[in-house]
Amino acid sequence: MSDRITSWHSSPSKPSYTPPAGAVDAHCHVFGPMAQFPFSAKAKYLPEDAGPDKLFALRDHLGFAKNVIVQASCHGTDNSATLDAIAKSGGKARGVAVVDPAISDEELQALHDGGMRGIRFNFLKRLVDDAPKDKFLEVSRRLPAGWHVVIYFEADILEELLPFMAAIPVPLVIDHMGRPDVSQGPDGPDMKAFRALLDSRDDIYFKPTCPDRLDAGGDPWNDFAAAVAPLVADYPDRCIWGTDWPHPNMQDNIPDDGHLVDMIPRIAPTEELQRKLLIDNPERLYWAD
Ligand SMILES: O=C(O)c1cc(C(=O)O)oc(=O)c1
Repeated sequence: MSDRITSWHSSPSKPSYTPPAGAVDAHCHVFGPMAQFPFSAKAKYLPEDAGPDKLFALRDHLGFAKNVIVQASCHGTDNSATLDAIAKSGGKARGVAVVDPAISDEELQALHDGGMRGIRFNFLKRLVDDAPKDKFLEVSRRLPAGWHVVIYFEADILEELLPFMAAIPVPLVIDHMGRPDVSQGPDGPDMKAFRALLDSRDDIYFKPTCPDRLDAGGDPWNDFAAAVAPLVADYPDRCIWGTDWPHPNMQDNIPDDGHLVDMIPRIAPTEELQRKLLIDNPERLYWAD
């Protein structure tokens, strides 16, 4: 792999919207720093360093109190960079790990002690070489108490994944709503299929995130707002929100993080919805203990 890429805004604007005190950015990542935490040999992109100092400065700039750091695919199953960032946060970050499914129970417990509260299964072919459902199911059956599974998939494989998701014995969190085509609107086939998934179990959460990835119309992402606001309104206890900083793979269409924060009141217009989305729901998943 050749040049390292920068996928984040160098000076994001200050959002107009002020998150409530205690708000959690519940989907973000760290990259490296590479000299200390090399990227995986299987990484599909090679980013510039985006370490904890930058992440915590952004957190403060945007008006958030805490982070949930999701292990990025470029670090493979070595969670050292994410654990380092959690350790440096002074209790203000928790994480989601990516593991080799053969991981031992002792190693899972060590991840718990380091602040992890879930594992991520990534089904995007452009990000990972394989996604062995049988092995994923096996490890999902022996997670530490209180953990959940985060799944990242695209809308076209939702149906195929239904039996797999139904068999997972812990709560599920779906990254970026399983990437629906938001141009179909709130009642389009992708949103209908996603609602059917949410209706199949009452412990499936979702992230109404990444307008920059999902709305080809671009900032201010009006299709995203129209398609997603009804979902948040109808499932207010099941959504958590995040910036997705440093926006892996978005180097050609880098979003302004301040504008991303300004999407929050458009998809969660009341104070009550905002409190659930930004505080109550992520606290339940990540800071229950
Ligand atoms: O769509 C993506 O490219 C993407 C990649 C990663 C990752 O590399 O972990 O995480 C995300 O949340 C989204």
